[in-house]
Amino acid sequence: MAQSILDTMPGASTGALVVTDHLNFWGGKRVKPRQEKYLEPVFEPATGRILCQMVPCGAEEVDEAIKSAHDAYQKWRKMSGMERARVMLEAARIIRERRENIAKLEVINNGKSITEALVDIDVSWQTIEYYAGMAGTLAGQHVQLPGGAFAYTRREPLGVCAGIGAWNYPFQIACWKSAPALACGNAMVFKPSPMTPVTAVILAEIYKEAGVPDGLFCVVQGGAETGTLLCHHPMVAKVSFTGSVPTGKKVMEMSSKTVKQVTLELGGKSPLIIFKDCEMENAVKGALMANFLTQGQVCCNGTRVYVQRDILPQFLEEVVKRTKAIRIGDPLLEGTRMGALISKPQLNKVLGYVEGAKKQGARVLCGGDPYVPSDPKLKDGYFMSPCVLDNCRDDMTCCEGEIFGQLCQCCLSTQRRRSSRGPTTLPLDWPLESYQDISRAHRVAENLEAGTCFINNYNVSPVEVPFGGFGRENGQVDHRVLLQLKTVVVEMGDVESLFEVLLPSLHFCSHKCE
Ligand SMILES: NC(=O)c1ccc[n+]([C@@H]2O[C@H](COP(=O)([O-])OP(=O)(O)OC[C@H]3O[C@@H](n4cnc5c(N)ncnc54)[C@H](O)[C@@H]3O)[C@@H](O)[C@H]2O)c1
Ligand SMILES: C[N+](C)(C)CCCC=O
Repeated sequence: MAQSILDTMPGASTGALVVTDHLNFWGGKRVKPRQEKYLEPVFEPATGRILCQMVPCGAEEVDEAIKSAHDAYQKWRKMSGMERARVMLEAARIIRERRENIAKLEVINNGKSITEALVDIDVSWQTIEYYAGMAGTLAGQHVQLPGGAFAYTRREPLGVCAGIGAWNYPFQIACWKSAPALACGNAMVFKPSPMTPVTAVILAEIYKEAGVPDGLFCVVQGGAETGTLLCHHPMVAKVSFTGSVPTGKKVMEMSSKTVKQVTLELGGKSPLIIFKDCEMENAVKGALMANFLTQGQVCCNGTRVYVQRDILPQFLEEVVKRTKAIRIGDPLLEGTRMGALISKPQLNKVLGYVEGAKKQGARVLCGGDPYVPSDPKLKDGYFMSPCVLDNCRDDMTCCEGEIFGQLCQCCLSTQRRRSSRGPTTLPLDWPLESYQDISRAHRVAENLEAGTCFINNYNVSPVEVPFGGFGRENGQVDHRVLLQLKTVVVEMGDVESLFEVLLPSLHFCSHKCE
């Protein structure tokens, strides 16, 4: 079935695709929704057209998916790490082979440019490849005890993990969550955002084609209610969540009822600091990378840009020139560098922040308006011209919360918050543009309370390094929270019981001193 969508992709153009395939997946196949009462339209952001209908899964369907995942888990957990690795490497290979078609589908559902979507898909297969490499290395410990006794630890999977994703990196988030989970021997039931339901099921089909047991990676569609069902289900051992801080808090609370492990990847409001000894060309490029990827809808974007006074005019001139030159339009065209925001409400929200900032004294240096591309099929798309604001201060609403839009707020560095500490639930990612004084950059990085610091770059997150501000994904840390230790203590002699009649040679100390 999924092949049928992907097969239509080579010639895909914006405004032409309608997805009618079922979007749930468990038991090794796409599953028709039980009822079609609560359909939710899913839009193509570039045209505002309905792309498909999302039908949320109810309690019975979630239960069925989880049981199917649990059956698959019983087989998968018995396989050696190397056996699992082989299957995962095959999945990575298939994604690599189909990267262009998957990227096109992602663009049509999400609105980001094809240039960016291709990077996302490449990061996705690299993630699976990386964790495949790790699968064979997971090992326990052997501990020698007195009298020939010994203990060993086994690193065992947790069981069925639930993945709950956001809409800004739909396929990549599904891979970031599933790859380490599967490498460790777990199964996963994944719920994508109701706004981007289309590509997670492609991943499910690819895993199946690569050879995972039927049910190992399941997809259930839905919004808050379906997510709640996953968080409450007694057979789910762990919830890995990506989304907003308010939802993350609810996920943590619900999961605590059945004592599930939780990983939270949340939103934030990160700053970008530009020192006067920076290399201006790189500082400007870094600021664009920090603000405008995925139309600014990135959790770690450096939207509050603090620039030292001496270089502020030059920086603003350059950043405005480059921002004005960003090509906005049909996200499937190769030359496009900025597509459409995810939804009409999101567009209105971002435009509202621009208006609010103006009222509070910010100066719009460019952009911040709805944008209507010349192509008539894009006239109802959710486009906005990327915006640079000057004169921003920390007490302005636009500098406070996460906006999730292409809105770069420039402040004089003297406006920098006295304390760099933010709420600990937020990923605070501080890039430091300090080309010449690299020792200062490290000194500042050391003293910031942040999950990730970028020095002389922004928004680069290779799979080999941990990413996040509260929970962490990727690198050599993620898999540890997807495994549990079992300690096995082995006696090689007779049992010394406390309840026997005292014998002269009985010792209960840890050393058997003969
Ligand atoms: N840290 C990261 O790696 C990262 C990556 C991408 C996005 N984000 C964050 O995600 C947010 C944007 O995504 P969003 O608007 O989809 O976030 P959201 O919190 O609205 O939704 C995230 C997911 O949670 C589900 N959900 C909603 N209510 C739920 C509930 N009560 N119980 C269980 N699940 C529920 C949604 O259906 C969706 O799948 C931003 O704040 C962004 O910063 C973080
Ligand atoms: C790949 N990026 C650009 C670091 C984004 C990760 C996901 C955050 O929204």
